[in-house]
Amino acid sequence: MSDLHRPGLENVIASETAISYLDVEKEEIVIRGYDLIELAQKVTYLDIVGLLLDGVLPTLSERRDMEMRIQEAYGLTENIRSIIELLPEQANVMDSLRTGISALASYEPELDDRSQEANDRKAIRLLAKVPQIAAYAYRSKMKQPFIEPDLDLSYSANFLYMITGQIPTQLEEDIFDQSLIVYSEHEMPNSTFAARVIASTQSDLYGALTGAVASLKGTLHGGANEAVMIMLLEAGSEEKLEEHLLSKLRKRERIMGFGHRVYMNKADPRALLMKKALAELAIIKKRPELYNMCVLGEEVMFREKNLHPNLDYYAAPVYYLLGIPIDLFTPVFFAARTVGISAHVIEQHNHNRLFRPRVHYTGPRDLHPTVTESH
Ligand SMILES: CC(=O)SCCNC(=O)CCNC(=O)[C@H](O)C(C)(C)COP(=O)(O)OP(=O)(O)OC[C@H]1O[C@@H](n2cnc3c(N)ncnc32)[C@H](O)[C@@H]1OP(=O)(O)O
Ligand SMILES: O=C([O-])CC(=O)C(=O)O
Repeated sequence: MSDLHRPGLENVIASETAISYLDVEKEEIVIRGYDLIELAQKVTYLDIVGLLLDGVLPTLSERRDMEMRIQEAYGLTENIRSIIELLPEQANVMDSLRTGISALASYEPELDDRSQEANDRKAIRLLAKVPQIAAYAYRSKMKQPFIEPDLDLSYSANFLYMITGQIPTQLEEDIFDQSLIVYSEHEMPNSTFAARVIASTQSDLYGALTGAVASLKGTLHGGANEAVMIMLLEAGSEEKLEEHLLSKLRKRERIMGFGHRVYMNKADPRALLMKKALAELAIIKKRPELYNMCVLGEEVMFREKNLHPNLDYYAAPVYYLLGIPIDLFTPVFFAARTVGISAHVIEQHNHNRLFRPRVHYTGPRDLHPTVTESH
């Protein structure tokens, strides 16, 4: 048994999947046969939704139909709003999102129908509700009025609008849409694995997503994008960044936004795409120093640790320049990933095998209870 023990399940093949694959050698993130980076440059987030859920890229009319179904599902009932409002002001938005998705389950008419069709319908409903819950939770925490969806805007533009209250420019919309695409699916990260483990007991999509939010919140995973921005702001300037990083490394602290379990010492292709987006945005927003600072951080980390940036490193300053509050960086990541995780839960339900691994036991044996006065 112990020969099979791989801490952190590193390189263990946990599932068969037709959804996605990280081909590290070819530096390609395969999404149902396509390269994610090429998709991000050529199609929209809603095309990716169709691709992930249906297995093929939608036609224009199929995409319009999907958009309409999402729009029909917009709306948070008073019950859901009150549940979120009851949470204390200091609640992390990811915790509110977790609570919101969990509460939604009780109002879902098809909760325990695990057929492909019902699961698809639920995923579409969640694609409407998750961004709304995230925006609502943040605005409610900040005592700001909620912004109702604007159905004249595209899915991504509307998501950004519900967060910032500003109708984005075309460039802002395109960059945000691209970020949602690169966050949409990534094979078997911890959150997707957590969701598949939950789904493998025949539990429901909402439960699986609730577990996945908790997983994605952690700073070794999705929570890193918020931590990156906090670190950049703490460092304050390009001049101070190098010493800031070196002092953290001297204390053996991890630098958020660097390293990756699968890419190891190779670049994360998604980070490179977001780096380009940051370069463009930094000029438009007249913040070239933020781009320069990030590039310097990348150079220092490569020189000191041979580590490359992951997606979170460059997505963080991109979100910052798009006017997204830091507390919403990880919820936005989760909202984008909702479709990828849903596709995995659907696949798990369709080809299920209960996850139930074993352990390498290191505790004592052959003890026998005796009753004593004290230990
Ligand atoms: C979109 C995403 O979710 S991507 C992930 C986002 N998370 C982060 O950016 C958090 C920072 N990064 C990390 O903590 C790690 O790189 C992880 C968790 C992503 C991957 O970690 P693992 O595969 O477990 O790598 P592991 O912990 O074995 O690291 C190998 C070595 O690199 C070091 N290392 C890895 N990442 C970092 C980092 N970000 N900063 C400093 N050192 C690091 C480790 O300390 C270790 O060094 P050692 O051998 O001297 O002890
Ligand atoms: O793949 C991983 O382990 C983490 C990651 O980059 C993601 O979820 O996008």
